[in-house]
Amino acid sequence: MKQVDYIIVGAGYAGVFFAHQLIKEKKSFKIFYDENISASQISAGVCNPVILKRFNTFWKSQEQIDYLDVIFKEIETYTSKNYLIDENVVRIFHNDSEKVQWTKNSQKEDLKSYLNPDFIKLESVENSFGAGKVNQSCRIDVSSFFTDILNYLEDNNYLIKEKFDYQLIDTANNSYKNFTFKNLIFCEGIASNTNPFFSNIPIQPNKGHCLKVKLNKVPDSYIIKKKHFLFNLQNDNYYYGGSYDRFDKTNNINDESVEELKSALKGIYKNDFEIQDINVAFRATVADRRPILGRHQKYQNFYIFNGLGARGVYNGSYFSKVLFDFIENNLNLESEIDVKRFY
Ligand SMILES: Cc1cc2nc3c(=O)[nH]c(=O)nc-3n(C[C@H](O)[C@H](O)[C@H](O)COP(=O)(O)OP(=O)(O)OC[C@H]3O[C@@H](n4cnc5c(N)ncnc54)[C@H](O)[C@@H]3O)c2cc1C
Repeated sequence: MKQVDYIIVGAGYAGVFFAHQLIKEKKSFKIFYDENISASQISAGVCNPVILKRFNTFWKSQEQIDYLDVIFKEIETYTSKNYLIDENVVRIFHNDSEKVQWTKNSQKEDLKSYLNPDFIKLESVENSFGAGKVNQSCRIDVSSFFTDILNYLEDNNYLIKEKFDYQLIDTANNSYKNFTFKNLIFCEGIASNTNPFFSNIPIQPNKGHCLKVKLNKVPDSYIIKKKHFLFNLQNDNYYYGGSYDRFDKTNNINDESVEELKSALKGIYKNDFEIQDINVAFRATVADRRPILGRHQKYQNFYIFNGLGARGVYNGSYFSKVLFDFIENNLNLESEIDVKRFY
């Protein structure tokens, strides 16, 4: 038997950001990854402090923005790469009343550092009412981030590429196969609905499609948003997505969602484009739109870290430290995020 401080199940944003906290604090651990392409890996990686429907912000947005710089600098110390891309979100207005709303909200105390009051005109896409820029927004290089971090975890003997089997946990001895552990952290996204220890926690799958498209005319170098995000990946390849669907629970590509994305893209981009790739995965969402962290009712060293919703990067990075401090430093979990709210 090999003794480790932690076992983590799942290697999306929740799992790898928590793994980072363990690397930083020199804890021993293993992270299980079943090699399925996760929502995290197909995500746009956009970090945007503004809810772009109503031009509002959300709980702890500034703390999350500030922590993003800290955590990515820490990760850079061992992957030697900066994954933060300094590109702002610009929201195309649908009509004049949205511009009025933006201006009004840009004067509010909690929004004035985000909503840039000077409108911009984009060159490459339809934006007859102009667009507003979200200050402090950015995105991460999702593909390099997961490639590098998974390689790092594998090279340093942390990563176990296999499906974690709940039936093999020996709860009496805190062991799993040939490991004994102090703490077990479940970060499985929507697969937590099949986890016998946390299956009663109401995680709702929300299916998202996104496209990789080749554009024949280069758009402005922003994260352009009307209904979905459009931004450059590499050369003439662009990301476009993602869709939201609460009802379709199948894993396959849904033609209707792809059509919805194509027609929305055609609505703003009047040149030809070619679809190179279609990806699909499920966001793990919660009705109260707050992540879920905390301790199992009975097994005091079993924890959940889930419900990151549409904000995997902000929630995953910021709350990985909150969870670590709760477990190791006895800091309180705020009731808004504590899994206890479902007990
Ligand atoms: C199309 C799309 C676009 C998005 N865009 C953005 C965006 O721009 N910005 C943003 O912040 N967020 C975005 N999101 C949301 C973000 O992707 C999610 O919040 C995030 O992926 C949740 O991370 P997670 O680690 O909780 O779950 P997941 O990403 O689902 O990861 C769970 C992992 O656990 C593994 N796993 C599950 N069960 C087991 C088991 N038994 N054994 C081993 N491994 C297991 C899975 O294979 C997976 O790797 C987007 C999502 C989608 C679908």
